[in-house]
Amino acid sequence: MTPADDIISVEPESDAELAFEGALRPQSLAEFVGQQKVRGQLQLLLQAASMQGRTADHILFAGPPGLGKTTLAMIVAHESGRPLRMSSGPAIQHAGDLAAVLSSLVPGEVLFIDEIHRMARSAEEMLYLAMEDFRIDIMVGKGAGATSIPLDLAPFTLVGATTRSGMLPNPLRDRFGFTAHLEFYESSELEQVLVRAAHMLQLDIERPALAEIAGRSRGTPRIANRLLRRVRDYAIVTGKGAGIDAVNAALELYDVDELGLDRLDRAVMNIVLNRFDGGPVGLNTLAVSVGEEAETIEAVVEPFLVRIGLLIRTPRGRVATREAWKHFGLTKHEAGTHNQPLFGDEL
Ligand SMILES: Nc1ncnc2c1ncn2[C@@H]1O[C@H](COP(=O)(O)OP(=O)(O)OP(=O)(O)O)[C@@H](O)[C@H]1O
Repeated sequence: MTPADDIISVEPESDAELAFEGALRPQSLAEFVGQQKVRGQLQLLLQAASMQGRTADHILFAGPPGLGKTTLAMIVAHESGRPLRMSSGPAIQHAGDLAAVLSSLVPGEVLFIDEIHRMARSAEEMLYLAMEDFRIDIMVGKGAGATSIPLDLAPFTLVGATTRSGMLPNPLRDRFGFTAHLEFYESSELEQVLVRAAHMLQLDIERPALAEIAGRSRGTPRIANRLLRRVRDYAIVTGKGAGIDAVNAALELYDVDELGLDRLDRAVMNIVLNRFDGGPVGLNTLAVSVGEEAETIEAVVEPFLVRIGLLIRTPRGRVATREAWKHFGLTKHEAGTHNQPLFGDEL
């Protein structure tokens, strides 16, 4: 078993979770918790477009998974009273896939492309023209006889979401009128998200218990909601209610520590601290060592470890901070001495 097999993943884990997420999504900017700056910027952009009776500029949401990019895309459509079409980068593997979507948009429609950095290159090029001029060129035939037929599109607003904005080519990035970088949430904000979720789950849970869950949720609403459901399960099974003891016991069971680090976070830190004596360690070495994709380490694990001050990125690789040594109760080893692994011995 790799350490990644039983982590509390940051992606939706099941259809039931997807349905629950759907029910929990705030419908308006006013209901959306946190990201205050982005909310203000979006509000202005949407209001200006509505006052001028035009489609809003294209919008890019960038940031780690579970921070609300899809939710905000839905809010953009809802607040501007436009229909929403949802697609994703992996589903657009040929320019033809994109042409089919674009040519069927109704005027003013909001097109949401999740994981837009994973779209095929040929489709990206088609998208440049579509975003700028609401027009695409469709290639007909092959070789010397190939011709391109221009096709006018209905005006639309593209909303892209990406966990890796650095992977987007500049011409694509530049065509978004507004790019919002979503930040991890403060605990107090996650507590508000949890109050709403507990209400929807009809879960009678004490406020300090919610605060404890919020503090261990990696700054991420999706994780907060998921941990709440695990605490709910624990409360149901033990019949002892959902207090702070239930939170501590349930989260210990799921290997979520007091900083919110899960097994993959700890596996990464274990490699950096124990195997490389604090680093620097290259991303690919790190990924191979923990049996995960480099993309997952870079987009999901690292941003949080950097944000809480356990890891820094340097041109030579990832380096553990003094805080990291302290948190795990370790010391940089002298020649011939070794620290214990942070968990088990599967590494
Ligand atoms: N600001 C928020 N207020 C309340 N709930 C939120 C907020 N942001 C996210 N959520 C909830 O967290 C869950 C995940 O959000 P969402 O799917 O929008 O994240 P995402 O950034 O699109 O993730 P991914 O990159 O994996 O698609 C949803 O249930 C959503 O309702």
